[in-house]
Amino acid sequence: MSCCFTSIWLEGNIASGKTTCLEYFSKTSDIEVLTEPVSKWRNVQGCNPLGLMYQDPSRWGLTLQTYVQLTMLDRHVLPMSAPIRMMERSIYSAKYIFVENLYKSGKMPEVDFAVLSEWFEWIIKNIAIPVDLIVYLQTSPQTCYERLKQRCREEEKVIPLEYLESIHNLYEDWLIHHKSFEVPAPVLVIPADHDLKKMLHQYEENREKILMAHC
Ligand SMILES: Nc1ncnc2c1ncn2[C@@H]1O[C@H](COP(=O)(O)OP(=O)(O)O)[C@@H](O)[C@H]1O
Ligand SMILES: Nc1ccn([C@H]2C[C@H](O)[C@@H](COP(=O)(O)O)O2)c(=O)n1
Repeated sequence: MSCCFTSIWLEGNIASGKTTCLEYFSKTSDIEVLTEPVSKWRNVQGCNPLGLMYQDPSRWGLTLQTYVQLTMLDRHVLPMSAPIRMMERSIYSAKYIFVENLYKSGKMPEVDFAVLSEWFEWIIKNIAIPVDLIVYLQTSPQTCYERLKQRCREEEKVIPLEYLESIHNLYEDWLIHHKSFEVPAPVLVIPADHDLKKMLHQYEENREKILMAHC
């Protein structure tokens, strides 16, 4: 990243509290927050690829993940409007966690995985995607399951605990155990099973580390 700008990715399981965390930091001047474009994934020209993927992952996984890849790339290349950018997830976790999960669980055909992989490799080779720090909200799958039910997003009602366990294991292998894929920046782990009050306290405790990521 250039000397004037800092780029931070906020990573974590589904319903781990990423949006809530970003909402908190969005009140800080000098920070620009980019949430995941979930509304686009639920409505592209009147179609709902997120809902279709949960109904029939083998048929619609490629469709959703192609669109996720495009919309995340669009986020990554947006010119920065503040010295610090905090962005929800990344094109890397889209590939290393969600595409990987579909493929490994047998729900994405090999040819779909190959096409997405070639696209991903081309993108990271040819387009600069800067990152200075990855903040990982580390939760238990059970916590996410409870928060997911509480949030009650229509498309996600079919998600079983086992799905969140798979996503959790892929995140842990990537960001904690360094067992799967390249990690493109240092990782700050924030335990995130706590209630909101304690989480806000932890965000304060980590504020300096996050804001000074580039130094
Ligand atoms: N620390 C917390 N304790 C309890 N509930 C939380 C906490 N953080 C977030 N939530 C709630 O859990 C749900 C998922 O949080 P959200 O921030 O949308 O997660 P994500 O963006 O990671 O999917 C929301 O209903 C939110 O209000
Ligand atoms: N590459 C991706 C990214 C996200 N999703 C799904 C998972 C959730 O249902 C939804 C948004 O995630 P959240 O911000 O709530 O953690 O999108 C996916 O399938 N593939």
